[in-house]
Amino acid sequence: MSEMRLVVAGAAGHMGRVLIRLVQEMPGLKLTGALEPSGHVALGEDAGLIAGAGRALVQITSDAEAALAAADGLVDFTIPGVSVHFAGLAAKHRKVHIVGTTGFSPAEDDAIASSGGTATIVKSGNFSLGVNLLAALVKKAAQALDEDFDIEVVEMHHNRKIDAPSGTALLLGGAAAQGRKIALADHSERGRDGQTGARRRGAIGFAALRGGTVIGEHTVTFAGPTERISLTHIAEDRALFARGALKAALWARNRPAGLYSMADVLGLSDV
Ligand SMILES: NC(=O)C1=CN([C@@H]2O[C@H](COP(=O)(O)OP(=O)(O)OC[C@H]3O[C@@H](n4cnc5c(N)ncnc54)[C@H](OP(=O)(O)O)[C@@H]3O)[C@@H](O)[C@H]2O)C=CC1
Ligand SMILES: O=C(O)C1=N[C@H](C(=O)O)C[C@H](O)C1
Repeated sequence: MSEMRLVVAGAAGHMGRVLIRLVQEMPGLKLTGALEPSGHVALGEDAGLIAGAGRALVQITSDAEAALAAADGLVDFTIPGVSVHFAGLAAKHRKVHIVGTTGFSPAEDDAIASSGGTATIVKSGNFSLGVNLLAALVKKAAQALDEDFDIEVVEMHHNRKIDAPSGTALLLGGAAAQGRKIALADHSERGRDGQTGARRRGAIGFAALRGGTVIGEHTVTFAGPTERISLTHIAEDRALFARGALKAALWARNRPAGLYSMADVLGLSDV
């Protein structure tokens, strides 16, 4: 089969640079486009050189539609409004769209889901194997432990992160809610401060720490009467997420249009 032609959005960003390096290294993939918004300082630069890898002979452009039309798919770790726009373009051109961006509003989530009518979208708050396996374990634990066990999700990230709770924390909270057969939206407790009152029985709590250069740490704790179980994932390198996202792109190629998760890619959705 021919190489899959990929565009990387947010090419000069933290994830974008790692993705560009790995697209060049991974067999079966070819970098054909690299995007940053109009006015960005990196426009016109060689994407490979910006990534600190070899010259890619792909100039960073702001023309997303032209880049996507000439490719098989787009890998997108940017910001929510931009990802919604790109999902619309992927739908128009019937392409693969890998969405790593986090921090979507419910309306933005819905907009991306509807683009899955004609685009093949894989969207996940975390593209690592470890976190998706952890989510399956959290679901099982939540099934086994009743509401005597309070569920709390604690995450820590670098000081540049602009959304909270993290996409991963929400994914893990969602897995706990699934295990309990409840809707996360009706049971989540976020941003506690001041006279909060006692914890609601059956709530799923979230706490976010920010500081330094932490790549991503998540712990789900089941706190019961006189005992606690904690399940933790620590990401040590952004390449973990980038490799997962590129694996998802190859998986999505030639799949029917739809909205898929990383658990689908890893065969973990029924666990
Ligand atoms: N799902 C997962 O596994 C992971 C998800 N993430 C998520 O990915 C996102 C990005 O993270 P990170 O790389 O650290 O952030 P960065 O801010 O380093 O990178 C984002 C990049 O997107 C660019 N961008 C903004 N608008 C556009 C546009 N219209 N077209 C093209 N590019 C655009 C930004 O440009 P500018 O310089 O102008 O801001 C920036 O270069 C976050 O939401 C984060 O939570 C991160 C890691 C793993
Ligand atoms: O912003 C980040 O850096 C990360 N974002 C994702 C999230 O919101 O969970 C994934 C990872 O933890 C890194």
